[in-house]
Amino acid sequence: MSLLHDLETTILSRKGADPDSSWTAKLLAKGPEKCAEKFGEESIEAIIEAIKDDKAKLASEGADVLYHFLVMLAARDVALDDVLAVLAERQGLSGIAEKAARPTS
Ligand SMILES: N=c1c2ncn([C@@H]3O[C@H](COP(=O)(O)OP(=O)(O)OP(=O)(O)O)[C@@H](O)[C@H]3O)c2ncn1[C@@H]1O[C@H](COP(=O)(O)O)[C@@H](O)[C@H]1O
Repeated sequence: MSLLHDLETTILSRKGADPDSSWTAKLLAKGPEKCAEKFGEESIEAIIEAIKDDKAKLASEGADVLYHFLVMLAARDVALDDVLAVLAERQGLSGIAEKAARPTS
C-alpha cells in the first residue's frame, strides 16, 4: 500500500461522513462537479508556483493537487488503481509513439 492508496482509503471512508467534522466529507457532499472545480483551482495554484519557480510552495500546492485529484476520482467512483493501470500500460512507450497510436476521431 502506498501513501496515495492510504489517502484514497481515508477519502473513501469520508463518503457519507459528517461534513462538519471532515473537509473531505464536506467537499464530497457538494458533488462531483464541485470536487472537479476545486481540483482545477488547486491545479492553477500549483501552476502559478511553478511559473514563479517557488519550489517549496510548488511542493505544497502539489500535495493539494494530489489530494484533490483523489477526491475528484472518489466523487466519480474511479479507483486510483484504474489511473495507475493506464500509467503502467504506457510504461516503456514514448509519449510521441503513444500519441501517434491514438485512434483518430
Ligand atoms: N491532504 C489533505 C488535504 N490537503 C488539503 N486539504 C484541505 O483542503 C482545503 C483547501 O484549501 P483552501 O485554502 O483552498 O480552502 P478554502 O479556501 O477554505 O476553500 P474555499 O472555501 O475557498 O473553497 C483546506 O481546508 C485544506 O485543509 C486537505 N484535507 C485533507 N487532507 C487529507 O485527508 C485526510 C482526511 O481529512 P478530513 O476529511 O478533513 O478528516 C487528512 O488526514 C489528510 O491526510
